[in-house]
Parts: sequence; C-alpha cells; structure tokens
Amino acid sequence: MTIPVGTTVTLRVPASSANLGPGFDCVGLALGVWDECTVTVTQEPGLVVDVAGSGADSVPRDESHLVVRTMVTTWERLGVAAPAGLHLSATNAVPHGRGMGSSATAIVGGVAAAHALAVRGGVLAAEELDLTAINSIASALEGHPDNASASVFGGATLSVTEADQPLPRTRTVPLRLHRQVEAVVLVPETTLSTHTARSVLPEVVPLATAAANSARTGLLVHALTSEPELLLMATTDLLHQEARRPSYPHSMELVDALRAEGMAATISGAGPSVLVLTTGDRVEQIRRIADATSTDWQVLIPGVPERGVHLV
Ligand SMILES: Nc1ncnc2c1ncn2[C@@H]1O[C@H](COP(=O)(O)OP(=O)(O)O)[C@@H](O)[C@H]1O
Ligand SMILES: N[C@@H](CCOP(=O)(O)O)C(=O)O
Repeated sequence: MTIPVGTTVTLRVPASSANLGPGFDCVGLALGVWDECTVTVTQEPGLVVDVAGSGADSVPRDESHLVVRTMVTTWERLGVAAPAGLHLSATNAVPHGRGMGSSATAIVGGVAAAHALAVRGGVLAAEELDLTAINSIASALEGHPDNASASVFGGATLSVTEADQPLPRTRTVPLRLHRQVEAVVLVPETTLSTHTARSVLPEVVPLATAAANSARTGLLVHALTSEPELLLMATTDLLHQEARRPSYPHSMELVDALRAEGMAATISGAGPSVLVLTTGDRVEQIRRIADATSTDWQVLIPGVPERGVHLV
C-alpha cells in the first residue's frame, strides 16, 4: 500500500545551538528561528521543490535536496514505499552554515514529514509525530544528536546515543532551563560547513582533558537548570573550540572579548556564530563588545521555544 495522492502535511522546525561549550555532541538548545515546509503527495509523478528564504539561491531542487533525501531514507527505514509524485514547498528562516543547526532542522523536517505522511496516509500505525522515533532517526542521519534533539523536543536537551542494533537509538532528556537564562546569538556574514569544522578535530584527547571536560559538562547541566551564576565556568570547553580557532578566528576574538567581561560566551555549534547565555539585561553590553571587534555581527534574541517540531 502506498501513501494516497493528496495526502499533505505542513510542519515547523526550530533552529538550534549545539555544544554550549563543553557539551560537545550532546547538549543542544532550541532557538526560536523556524523553517516551515509543506509536503504533498501528487498525482503527477516526479518531484517539485519550491524554496523561499535561506538557501533559496543555493539548495538543489532535485532528489539530493536534504529534506527530500531524508524523507526517502526515512520511508526506507519505516518500510513504507516512497510515493511516485511529491511536492515540497519550503520557507526557511534558519541561516545555513552558521552554526544554528540548519542541516539538523532540515533533517528533522524530512523525518517528521515522512513519518506524518505515512500515518495520515494510513500506511503506518503510530502517532502522527512520534517524537521518540523521529529523534533517533534524525540524530542518526545527522551523525550527532545535539542539534536534532533540540529541534525535535524544543528547550534545552541532553542526548545520549545507545549503540542498539539494528539502528542507534537516541535517548534525550530535557534540561529545564532556569527562567533567568536568555540566549543571545551573534551571527557573522561568513559561513563554515560543519563537515569542514569536524575534520580539524583530534581523534584522540588525553584522559585528563576528557575528565576535565566531563566535569564541566556536568556543571553546565547544573548551571543551566539551577545556578546560572556558574555559567561562565560551566561553558569552558576543552574539546573543540581551540582546535577550530583557525577556522573561525573572528568568532573566537568575540568569544574571548565577551568572556573577559564575564559573559558565558561560546561558539554556537561548529560556528561561526557565537552564543551568549546571559541573565538580566546585558544585551546592550553584548552589542558594545561586538561592535568593538573587527567583524559585523547580526544580534539575535530568538528565545528558546518550549516545543520543537510540530504540525500546523
Ligand atoms: N532547509 C534546508 N534545505 C535544504 N538543505 C539544507 C537546509 N538547511 C541546511 N541544508 C544543507 O545543509 C548545509 C548546512 O549544513 P551545515 O554545514 O551542517 O551547517 P549548519 O547546520 O551549521 O547550518 C547547507 O549548505 C545545505 O546544503
Ligand atoms: N556538535 C556539533 C554541532 C554542529 O552544529 P552546527 O549547528 O554547526 O551544525 C559540532 O560541534 O560539530
């Protein structure tokens, strides 16, 4: 049985900031910047892709489009036949290659759309959006669960991937963000692909470094949820930012300047955006520090949505 012609879904998926310093590949934070897409099974065979907003001038319009590719892979995993005709209409606000999780946003959108179409079309018996299943598939496709899990569940998340057979399963727990914690994101014009940024990381780190980073990740969980005064110390990373410094020197210049003024600043994901976890109204101070650097920064206060991917 195939998904009937005319079956359609529209959904929204938030951006995310990953790592938050030491929580490399496991801590994520949803950001209130949203991609929206509508997918419809069409009578006419073939694929039509319309894109507006981020990536409109760069993403492919064929089967290699990330959302389409992800839907096809998801149907394969769910044992559902891919429909012969498909129309994807995407309106994207999440900037690409800036460290705000755009690829995870697209992948979560693709997995969720494929899942919901299969349920609506009567070929899969499940909730329309089974967030637990969507999280595991999306995290596996992205290759690390931090961004995908935040886009799936919203809020702040901590994710662990269990190497279960036949597919890895991601377990995500919410971190109940302290009500005073606010996210400010500083976005430069430049881009950096996550793939490139991961290629410069060391394969092995000394035990003492791993131990010290683990301690800070534990402290990060505590600071985010209970004691934001500790966020400066808790956002010290020992695994990835220094190794990537040559890839985003202007971002590290800003991180260093903000931290010297006591702000919990980190690279957002694999960069080059900068995330500041702040309390109280320090936005003007953040703007002043950013203005004094050698780069132009767009300052976003996107909010942290309490829910992630959802149908509209
Ligand atoms: N909404 C989207 N639709 C299609 N492709 C996308 C979308 N969002 C991201 N991508 C793809 O992912 C790439 C960016 O991914 P990545 O390098 O991981 O950066 P980041 O996730 O930090 O934005 C884009 O160049 C594009 O190829
Ligand atoms: N943990 C990953 C996060 C990548 O985030 P992105 O938003 O840059 O895709 C990493 O640091 O590589």
